[in-house]
Amino acid sequence: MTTKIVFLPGDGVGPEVIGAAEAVLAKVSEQEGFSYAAEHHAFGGAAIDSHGDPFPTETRAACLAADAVILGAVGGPKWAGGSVRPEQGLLAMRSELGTFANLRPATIMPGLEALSPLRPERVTGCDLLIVRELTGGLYFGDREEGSEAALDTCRYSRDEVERIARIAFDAARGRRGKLTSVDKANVLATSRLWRSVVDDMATDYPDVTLDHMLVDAAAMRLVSAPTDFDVILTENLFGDILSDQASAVAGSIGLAPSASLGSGKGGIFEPIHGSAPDIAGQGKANPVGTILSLAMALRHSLDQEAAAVRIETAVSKALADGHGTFDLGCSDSTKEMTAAICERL
Ligand SMILES: NC(=O)C1=CN([C@@H]2O[C@H](COP(=O)(O)OP(=O)(O)OC[C@H]3O[C@@H](n4cnc5c(N)ncnc54)[C@H](O)[C@@H]3O)[C@@H](O)[C@H]2O)C=CC1
Ligand SMILES: CC(C)CC(=O)C(=O)O
Ligand SMILES: [Mg+2]
Repeated sequence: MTTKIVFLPGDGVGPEVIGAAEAVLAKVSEQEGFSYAAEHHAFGGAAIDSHGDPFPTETRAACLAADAVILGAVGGPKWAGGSVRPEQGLLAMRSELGTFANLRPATIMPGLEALSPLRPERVTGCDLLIVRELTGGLYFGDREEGSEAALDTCRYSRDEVERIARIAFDAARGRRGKLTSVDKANVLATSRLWRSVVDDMATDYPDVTLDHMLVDAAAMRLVSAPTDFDVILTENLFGDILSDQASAVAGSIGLAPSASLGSGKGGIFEPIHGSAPDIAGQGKANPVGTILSLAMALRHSLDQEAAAVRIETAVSKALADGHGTFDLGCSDSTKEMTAAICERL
């Protein structure tokens, strides 16, 4: 059966970085000798404009049938005040595809230590993985909207915590064997449930060293001692915030990829950044986060480990050779950076 890849360019810099990933996929598939069928569908603000819906029925059907979904980004000022927002489409997609596990690595690539806002010796060796719960918590709780008062609710069940914690324990087992579960158990009931479920599961993983950290202290530790972390397990909102922070520690948000996985084989693969309206249309967005997200798709959903490694190696080489976009203090355009990576595949 032909591998089916759905591209959702979305808004802002989304189409620019998706174009980069497509160029890399075209070349790497030729080199590794596999074929695929690519589809493009409307999503986010662009889909509100074309269909009046950020996650149209035909996009939903294509995503449900896909082996992997590669997403650019959604959102922007044009839709921010509207009654339907692009970000609602993203949340609906994550929920309907059941992608509860969001993997967000933050690794300092060789030669990029000096780009971190931290001192190079502090960031050298930083190699951490944030395992973020993606379909529960505050982003999915009941909401009441009002001009005088508003309400967002946070709910987690034991099952939801167990399934994401299992992913994190397994990931730690395959890495350096250290798991830090991040919560706010000194205040939140959901965090106290989270902590007790994770503690219960620790007995199944005697080879993993587990510690718990409050999210405010974790934010501090992430900048004062990022190399202390191996795998960070946390809930939806905390993971969203900490992963942007970790990406800056590792050089730039433009470099950071993610994989959103569920119980099946497919997944959603997207850079962690948003639509970057401040630089959209200028051809200067960093494509690396999206290209590395493609590598994660090839590894996790498409059974193409060799192609994933080929891409990761080419990205490393391009950066080590001094290529980079403006956010890395370099002058390559999105297209030039993509070409530099393609040449090194
Ligand atoms: N997964 C998604 O689709 C996400 C969508 N958003 C949406 O994106 C819109 C803009 O949000 P912001 O808070 O501005 O976050 P953002 O991540 O789009 O941008 C934050 C900063 O990072 C820079 N940046 C982002 N991507 C970059 C890249 N590839 N290369 C170089 N620099 C890059 C931007 O120029 C900006 O200065 C909002 O509507 C937000 O809701 C935000 C995060 C994730
Ligand atoms: C746009 C939000 C719904 C999500 C977000 O910021 C993220 O997943 O990084
Ligand atoms: Mg985010």
